[in-house]
Amino acid sequence: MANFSNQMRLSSTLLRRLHQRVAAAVNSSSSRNFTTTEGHRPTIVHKRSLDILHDPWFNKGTAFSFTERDRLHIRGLLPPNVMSFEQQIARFMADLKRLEVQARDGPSDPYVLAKWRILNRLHDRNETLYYKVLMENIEEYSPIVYTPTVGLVCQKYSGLFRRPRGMYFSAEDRGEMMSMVYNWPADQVDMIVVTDGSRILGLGDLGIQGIGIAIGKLDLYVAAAGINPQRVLPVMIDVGTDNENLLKDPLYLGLQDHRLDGEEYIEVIDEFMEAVFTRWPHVIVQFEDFQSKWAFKLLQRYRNNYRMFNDDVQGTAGVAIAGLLGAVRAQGRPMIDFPKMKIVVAGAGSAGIGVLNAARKTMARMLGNTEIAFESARSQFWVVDAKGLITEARENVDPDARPFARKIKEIERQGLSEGATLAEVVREVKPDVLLGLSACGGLFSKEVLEALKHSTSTRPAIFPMSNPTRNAECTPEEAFSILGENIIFASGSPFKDVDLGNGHVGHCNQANNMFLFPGIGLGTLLSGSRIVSDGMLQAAAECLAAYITEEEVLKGIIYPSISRIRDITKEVAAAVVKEAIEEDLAEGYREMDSRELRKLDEAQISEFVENNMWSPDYPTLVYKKD
Ligand SMILES: NC(=O)c1ccc[n+]([C@@H]2O[C@H](COP(=O)([O-])OP(=O)(O)OC[C@H]3O[C@@H](n4cnc5c(N)ncnc54)[C@H](O)[C@@H]3O)[C@@H](O)[C@H]2O)c1
Ligand SMILES: O=C(O)C[C@H](O)C(=O)O
Ligand SMILES: [Mg+2]
Repeated sequence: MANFSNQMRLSSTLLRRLHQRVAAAVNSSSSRNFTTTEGHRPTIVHKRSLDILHDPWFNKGTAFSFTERDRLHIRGLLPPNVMSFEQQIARFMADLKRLEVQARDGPSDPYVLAKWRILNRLHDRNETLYYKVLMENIEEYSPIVYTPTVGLVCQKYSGLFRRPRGMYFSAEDRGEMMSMVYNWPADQVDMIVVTDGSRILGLGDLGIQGIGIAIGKLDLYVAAAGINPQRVLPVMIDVGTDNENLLKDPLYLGLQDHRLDGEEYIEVIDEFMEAVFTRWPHVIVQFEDFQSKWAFKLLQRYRNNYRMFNDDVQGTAGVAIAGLLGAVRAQGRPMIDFPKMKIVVAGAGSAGIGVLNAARKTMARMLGNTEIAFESARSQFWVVDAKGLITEARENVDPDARPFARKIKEIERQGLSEGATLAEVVREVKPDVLLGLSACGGLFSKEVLEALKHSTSTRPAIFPMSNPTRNAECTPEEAFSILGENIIFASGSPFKDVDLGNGHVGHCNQANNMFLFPGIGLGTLLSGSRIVSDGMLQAAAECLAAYITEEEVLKGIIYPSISRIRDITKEVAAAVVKEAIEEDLAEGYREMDSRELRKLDEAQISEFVENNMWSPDYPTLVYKKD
């Protein structure tokens, strides 16, 4: 009986669908052949929101008009630029042709883009299988779905875009965001990664195409931190672009206006924050790849009121601190010697300044955490930006960089002056560490690396941390060939170890914030802390630093291999939860309320974290009528 009624229901659904499709076909053929009003009769559909976008029969992709987007509850689920049918065809054809051109980035593999497409299609069809494949082959595929290939994907995103993923809030949506946010189908969202596309890796302003970076980061949240993929949300805030090529490109998917600035810009971001925290009060928002100009301001604006952090400023700082402490240990020195390190930093943007502030604070803490300690730690850093060495003689020095501007008398004694080149600074300072966050590929030239030969360190550390691969300040081959094997090398994008030709191998570490942000997010979620405190970030960095054994460090290994990312993320998350409890910030997660959390010992916190990490296994499915 039940079977029969099911069949009846099925056949009536089928009949209805058939009817709709015939009607749609009649409508479209009539609109092609006749100009009667008959041709404009609408097609009745029985679905809205993502269902309509996922139905290949009714989906128009980027061609949905704004009124249709409102009517069908899909506003915000598509990039804001409405494309004509002709433009859609041109975009598809341009992309197809592009496959014939070799990829210029990625781990020297001409097929990286093709691999990304295949993985992306799997992501669209079957998430469980996708994450299983990604996790089991994380070393091979993280460079495809994440840095460096994700950079190439962002550069070509208007052509690569097929199915929507994530949400788009644009300047055109002002006043609408609070309702739009309900167009997202999931009632629970744990993690949002948001970008405005203004500084994607070292590739500059990529406008709306930057959503690729938010998607890539969330892939790591699922694979490394075990955040349920149904509870992640990549977001692009499209306030325009200042990229002249994109402004002219007829196939670009974002708003073709210059970026909003000042109060207008802040109002858009404020509206977005209010909307997402109204619908999902417990969500954590990770800010990603905002240009420095806004990265710090937005962080200060929101960090005490919302569960948010900036990955480029705070995640990168923690990863760099862990690596710097590793570099001290690798010289056979105790960690407490860190405040004696001379550090030259090339790049004073959001990442560089984030690292400088955190390194200075860490040194000051080691020296007794006094005002004097904080002041004296300042003199361990020399900062070089696009205009050379930053000194107090510089006019209009960026306020965030000002604390690191060298005193003129001091540097004159060192034989340097305002605007000295990186090579001059390295030659005179003879630093223990040369760290690059300049987005300037090849900046650590032969001349600079030759100058580093005179470092007073027994094992100088070179950190070309800029992404993607072609923006790295130097390659490991260049570093090891000029400086020999007694160095520490750590780059932002992955490189292969170098065969030194004497039976030895030059180890390439990957100094990337991927070792921290998933654990910071997971730890914040599970602790239920209302904010991401400095202490929680510090605990994450210290946990990463302590993860590497003495034996590994002496071999030049200062970061774990990506194959251990799930394990390190679990540890980092546990350290973050522990710190949140100690700071009395932990409000608990689900049945584990704050009182229960406080009863847990270290091992139990680890177990609690592990038990709450999602794994890609197929669940049993049972049908239930609405
Ligand atoms: N490895 C990581 O985990 C990680 C994390 C964050 C950012 N990054 C990378 O760091 C880079 C910079 O990011 P950002 O947000 O700070 O960018 P940004 O644009 O805000 O800053 C770049 C800085 O580099 C300076 N610069 C440019 N050319 C230079 C030159 N020739 N010599 C010295 N300095 C120069 C600029 O003056 C500026 O201060 C990007 O490539 C990004 O991908 C890496
Ligand atoms: O995305 C990365 O690989 C690291 C970092 O967030 C960056 O902006 O370069
Ligand atoms: Mg980033």
